[in-house]
Amino acid sequence: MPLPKIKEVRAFVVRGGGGADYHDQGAGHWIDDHIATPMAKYPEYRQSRQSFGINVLGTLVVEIEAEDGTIGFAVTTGGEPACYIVEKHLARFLEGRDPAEYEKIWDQMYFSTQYYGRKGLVVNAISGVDLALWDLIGRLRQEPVHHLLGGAVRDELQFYATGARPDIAKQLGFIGGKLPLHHGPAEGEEGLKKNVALLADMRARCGDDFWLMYDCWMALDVNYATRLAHACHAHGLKWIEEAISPDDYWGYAELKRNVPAGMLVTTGEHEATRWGFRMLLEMDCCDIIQPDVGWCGGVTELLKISALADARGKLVVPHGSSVYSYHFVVTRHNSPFAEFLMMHPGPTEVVPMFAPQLLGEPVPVNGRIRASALDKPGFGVELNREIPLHRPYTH
Ligand SMILES: C[C@H](O)[C@H](O)CC(=O)C(=O)O
Ligand SMILES: [Mg+2]
Repeated sequence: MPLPKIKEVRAFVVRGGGGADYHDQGAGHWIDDHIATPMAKYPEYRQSRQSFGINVLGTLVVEIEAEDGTIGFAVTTGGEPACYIVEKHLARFLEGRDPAEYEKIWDQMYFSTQYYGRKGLVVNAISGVDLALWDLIGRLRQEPVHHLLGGAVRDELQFYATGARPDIAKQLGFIGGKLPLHHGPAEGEEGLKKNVALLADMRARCGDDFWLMYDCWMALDVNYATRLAHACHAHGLKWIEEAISPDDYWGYAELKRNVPAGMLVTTGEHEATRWGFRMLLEMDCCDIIQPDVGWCGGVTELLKISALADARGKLVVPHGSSVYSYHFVVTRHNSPFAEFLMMHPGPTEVVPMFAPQLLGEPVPVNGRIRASALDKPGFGVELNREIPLHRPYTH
């Protein structure tokens, strides 16, 4: 049964905090409190990621309307520049087409932009369109996206929490806590000792059986990361995440050889497409890949990335992206748990990850979400139309 054709693609920017642009938070939020970054070698950019422009783009909302008036939508990052790409370039590959042609549409979006795209902003924009297309297909077929991906392989999702308080995450029922690393190489041996001391403190608060991880947000070099990994081994660090530049595949391969036996190396949230992940996998850069479904090329591309990982016995644990990753994770055997990014400033409470943009977003209770909570058409969430949606370009 053919689906109604696509009538119009629209792209909006949302400014002013929260949601997909999760780094755009007010003062005092844990996510912007002296976190190690590649810019921390400059003292003036060390305390706040917003100081070097982490929140400069804003959120991208893509809407795709079918001829029968059904609207699919998705939220990711990319803001106004991504709106331009969606409206002026990508929309032509959707309008007038059958929404079920997502493979051909993805291929045309990717290869038509390849001369200026391949990663980063352009693939953010492609991901936003792809997710809105899957949402539209689900709404038109009255099926949740996870059905379209093959159906749930387990009854519930279980989560680890990312935030500054793994001890509270444990009380809230999560299976683990991922801390942001605070000090990078520019803060020397003293900074390294502080990093280890924080982990030791959290280990003492959480007990031995709780997973603890460090997210290094691309801030380190191989030598520092190796020394950090060995120093943290005594405190049961489960994995070291995104320790070095995402371009340094050779460095990741070396780090993976260097870390203590049993410690995992993870990365990939700033990687994109099957070709980028093929490099990580074939060069044996890591144990777990962490694509962000809103940045890596969308669900269409994540399926290919995941198959590559599966064939090599690697896990895929997407970077926290709310319902956009939940519908995928629940359908894959090699995605046994998911990330929940704690967006409460403390973070002492579970709050929706993509607030205020999404309505009806499921959140973990006792560190879990039942698969049945995802049983609504599309991605099962609504766009909050109370927030200011600005459409800077049309076509
Ligand atoms: C906490 C990290 O620095 C970053 O903000 C989020 C992230 O990389 C992750 O959730 O993973
Ligand atoms: Mg990370």
